Amino acid sequence: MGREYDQDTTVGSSTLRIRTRGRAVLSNPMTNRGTAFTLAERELLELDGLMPTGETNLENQTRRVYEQYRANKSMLGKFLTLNALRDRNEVLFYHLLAEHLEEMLPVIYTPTIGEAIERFSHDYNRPRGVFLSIDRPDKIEQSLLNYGLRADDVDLICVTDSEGILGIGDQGIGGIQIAIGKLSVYTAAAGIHPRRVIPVVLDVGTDNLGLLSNDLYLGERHSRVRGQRYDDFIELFVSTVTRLFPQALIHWEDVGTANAYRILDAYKDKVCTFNDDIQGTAAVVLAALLAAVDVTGVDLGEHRVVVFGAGSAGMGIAGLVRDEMLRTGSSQTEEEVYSRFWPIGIQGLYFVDDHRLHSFQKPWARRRLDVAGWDVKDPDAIGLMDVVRNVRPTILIGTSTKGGAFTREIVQEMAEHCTRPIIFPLSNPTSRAEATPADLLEWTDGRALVASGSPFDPVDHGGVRHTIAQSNNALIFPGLGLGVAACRASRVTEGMIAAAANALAGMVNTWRPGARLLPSMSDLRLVSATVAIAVARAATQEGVAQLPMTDPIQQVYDRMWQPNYPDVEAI
Ligand SMILES: NC(=O)c1ccc[n+]([C@@H]2O[C@H](COP(=O)([O-])OP(=O)(O)OC[C@H]3O[C@@H](n4cnc5c(N)ncnc54)[C@H](O)[C@@H]3O)[C@@H](O)[C@H]2O)c1
Ligand SMILES: O=C(O)C[C@H](O)C(=O)O
Ligand SMILES: [Mg+2]
Repeated sequence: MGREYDQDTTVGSSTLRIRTRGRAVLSNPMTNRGTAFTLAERELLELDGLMPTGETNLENQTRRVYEQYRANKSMLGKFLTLNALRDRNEVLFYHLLAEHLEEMLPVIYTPTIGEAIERFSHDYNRPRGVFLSIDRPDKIEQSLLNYGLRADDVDLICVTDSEGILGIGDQGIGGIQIAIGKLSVYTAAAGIHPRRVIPVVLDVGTDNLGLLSNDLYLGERHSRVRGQRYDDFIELFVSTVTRLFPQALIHWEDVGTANAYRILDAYKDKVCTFNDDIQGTAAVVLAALLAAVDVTGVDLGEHRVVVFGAGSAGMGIAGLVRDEMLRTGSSQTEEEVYSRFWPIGIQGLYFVDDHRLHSFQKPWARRRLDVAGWDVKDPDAIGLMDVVRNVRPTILIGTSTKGGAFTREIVQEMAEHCTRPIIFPLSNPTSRAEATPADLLEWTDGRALVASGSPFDPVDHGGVRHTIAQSNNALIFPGLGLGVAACRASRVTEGMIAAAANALAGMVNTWRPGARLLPSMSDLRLVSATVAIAVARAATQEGVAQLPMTDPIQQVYDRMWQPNYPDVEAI
């Protein structure tokens, strides 16, 4: 791969064969190792005199860059320092990250990534990834080829059209940062080789007037293109990617509600693809719910679920929970299971006669009959409080982007009729969380079972320390991608998603009061490997694995790239 060096990227560690000499070696982040080059290597690669004579090693370099990192006072400053490090020396960047994963995940990923996306056109420094414009569809193929990877060199393409970035909406060209951030997590968590991935932003314009009127904005300056032209662009992108990189998994991220399900439905049976917000989120949340339900001692099938913000993520969660209720529930019909869910959107509770609903939301909508006799403020917009008061839910999911929506009044109303209310404020970044875990525990006198989307500190209440699970799809997608790559799956099936959720659920232990409902982000490498093995096994069972998995544990492990300096050879 590459013209500057060769390396077999399909195995965890292999010799780096460097073709360049002198300063060119130092300016490529995959070949550069700075002062960790030995004196012999410096001579070989014509680096003598190009750096201080002292020789160091990866451990000491990591200490040095950690000091530099800590010198930043702001999260964004830390983000920019890490970005610059990655542009200099990719092994060192990932080694530092591996040593401080729990501390740095909130910097390279959620929530800081949200700020970096909003500031993209201001903080822009060096390009990374592929930028495709709807106004130049004829350039798709050449742009992807210009990235410099060959057909068999790509495991993953993370792509966004930036319409629904986290909970901060349309971010235009800045969305490239979420694709970069997710791919960094794939590498840090699952050892996907950093040179086997391509971040892509589909620039279809933006409806964000703040961006359109900003002189520094770097994307196309027109409103979002929709309809047939958008669909044709997506089709051209998918067909080009699958032709150029037949082994690549296409990961869709933060596509707007109107398109996320449509794209997934159009391609999931044709190519190897998944939508992280719909499927990755559903898997992680199901795992957290199973742990919470276990604590309540009430079977999952007996719970009543309110989904506040029933869009891509919310409906994805409902779908997987429904499947689990049907799979494990005693004798409930599909209709009975559906009747346990109460979806709410910006317009209030969903009703079948609401023309604003997308087709994926319609099966979940309620009949007017279901609310007959309810005492509500406005029958045309039945809000969360109305639903909580009348339904007495046991599970409350927040995927609404509305920070603070779970008020004390609502939470206490729920807690009045439920011993251990399960409440998951999942919206990101932190400012969009429907409630803070500290408030939820205080308002329920420590009874709430809480998981959040962004990271939160532990909460001490009534002598119990509650560690808060970060129910973020980062616990699923890296393992999913690794599992797909290890067995070279041709599709991502529902069975593979369910296997990922179950593997994660199997890693949770809630015997201690206040225990977190999911593994810690500091265990992300172990989690990802475990998820990957389960996914590869499920792919094999379902007949979509293209490589025989004779020893899944070893095969997955061998595939994981390690952030260490490989042997070098000058060629
Ligand atoms: N924790 C995770 O892993 C995870 C994963 C995916 C999404 N999310 C978060 O969930 C949120 C939604 O993401 P999405 O991709 O589903 O977006 P989306 O746009 O598809 O869905 C948002 C839904 O919320 C509803 N909504 C918006 N404002 C509302 C309001 N004021 N009151 C009630 N409902 C409202 C909308 O009607 C829509 O149905 C985001 O904040 C995102 O960060 C978290
Ligand atoms: O990106 C995240 O942190 C999770 C999720 O994909 C989201 O959109 O919020
Ligand atoms: Mg997302």
